Amino acid sequence: MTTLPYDPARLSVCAADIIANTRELAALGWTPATSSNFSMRLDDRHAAITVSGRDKGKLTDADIMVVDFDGQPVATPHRPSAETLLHTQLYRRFPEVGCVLHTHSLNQTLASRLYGGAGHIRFEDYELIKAFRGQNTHQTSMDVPVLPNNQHIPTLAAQVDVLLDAGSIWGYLINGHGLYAWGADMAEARRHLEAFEFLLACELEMRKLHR
Ligand SMILES: CSCCC(=O)C(=O)COP(=O)(O)O
Ligand SMILES: [Zn+2]
Repeated sequence: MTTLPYDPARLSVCAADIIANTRELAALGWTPATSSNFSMRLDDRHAAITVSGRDKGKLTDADIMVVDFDGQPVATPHRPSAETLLHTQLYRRFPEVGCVLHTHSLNQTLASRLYGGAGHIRFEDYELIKAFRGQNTHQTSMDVPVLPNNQHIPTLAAQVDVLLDAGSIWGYLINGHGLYAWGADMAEARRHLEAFEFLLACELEMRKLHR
């Protein structure tokens, strides 16, 4: 009998959580055309992550696999998300990060294009800023970084590392691509993702109204 280097019971729990949440996000139209990827920390060396190219609205246990924090598949013939390194870099750096969610909603994609030149979007004077962990005091603004898109994920990951060095963030946009958001667990990552989505929608509407 082969011994797995991770806890299969924990994998089952995480897979169920990823599948249920991803189905809801797909129903909102945030994962079009097999885009988006999702992961959860299993332990201090492994994460459960979506298999590359799968329809995120129809995931089953067979669409969730294990990678180590170098992004390498563990005990599986499957190919992990093309963007695995953007997940594992967060688990490697921050022991408190337990879940990473990446979506391609219309608002996220449009906002990334409109603010890609500026390199960030500022959320100012929104009560919903308090949805982000650590920002429930008197803070009235926050900046969401917008990175240039890059097909070479190690290069993108290096740029994200620079952002992470610069200060505490709970997500970033990639120009013409989508949003990464994370948190201590699925519930917190989901809250952050929904707050980003709502605030981006507000900014897009405000631009229309002010035109
Ligand atoms: C068809 S979407 C292009 C790739 C992408 O941006 C994405 O989020 C999905 O990639 P994955 O390999 O995780 O399926
Ligand atoms: Zn993507």
